Amino acid sequence: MTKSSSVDLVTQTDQKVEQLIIQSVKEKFPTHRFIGEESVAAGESCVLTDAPTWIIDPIDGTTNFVHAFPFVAVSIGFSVNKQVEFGVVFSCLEDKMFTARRGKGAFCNGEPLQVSDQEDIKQSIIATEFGSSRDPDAVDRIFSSLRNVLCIPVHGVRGAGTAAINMCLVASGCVEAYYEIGIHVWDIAAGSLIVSEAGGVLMDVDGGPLDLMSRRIVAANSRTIAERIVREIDAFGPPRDDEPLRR
Ligand SMILES: O=P(O)(O)OC(CO)CO
Ligand SMILES: [Mg+2]
Ligand SMILES: [Mg+2]
Repeated sequence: MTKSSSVDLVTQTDQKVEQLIIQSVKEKFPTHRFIGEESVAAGESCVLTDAPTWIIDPIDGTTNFVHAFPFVAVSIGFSVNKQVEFGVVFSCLEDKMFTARRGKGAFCNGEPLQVSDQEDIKQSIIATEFGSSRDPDAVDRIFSSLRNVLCIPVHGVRGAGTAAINMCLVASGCVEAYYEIGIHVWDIAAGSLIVSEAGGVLMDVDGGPLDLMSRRIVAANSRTIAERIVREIDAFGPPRDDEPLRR
């Protein structure tokens, strides 16, 4: 089925996985709150409060899933006081479980993760996505940013088709940075902690602090690389996740 547009897909599997996660967590933590992608699509509110909150993307990479393009993930972040305390990204087909706890490091299948130490953007690979907006102005800005980044020049630009896996690639040191405008809090909550606990940095595409609800992110191995990317981004601001008139 489709949601906000003909390219914004959802399957029964997305809905079933989200129900499974929420039901099982609720049994143990009945007072906790949830922000789940498919619950929000069904009309639940999407406001991040100070309360303990599970932020869930049941399938990150649904378009990949529908087309059997082999990168999909389950992403679960847990926040208290609007700060992510732990995050888990399971890259299902790679069978890789990425985990991070604030102050305790980031891991893949139990092995510690460390971002790349490359500080030269010209020796870097950058991850990004085209997103699901087909608004011509947004697409023009996405292409403008992509052109700017490519022509720095960088070694390459890649995208796995899932924000969560792109962020785990930053944490693993495979790419130096990932940036995107148009993602949602459930795409990045877990990944943001995995990147920072692997030694990376997070910021808004304008160089300010990351705002999980703003639908914009730069995640990089270092401040140097992140700020270099920021200079090339043709920024725009989609409606925030906590914007009441979002849908
Ligand atoms: O497949 P999903 O969960 O819609 O997420 C997309 C971005 O919104 C890929 O990261
Ligand atoms: Mg997603
Ligand atoms: Mg999803």
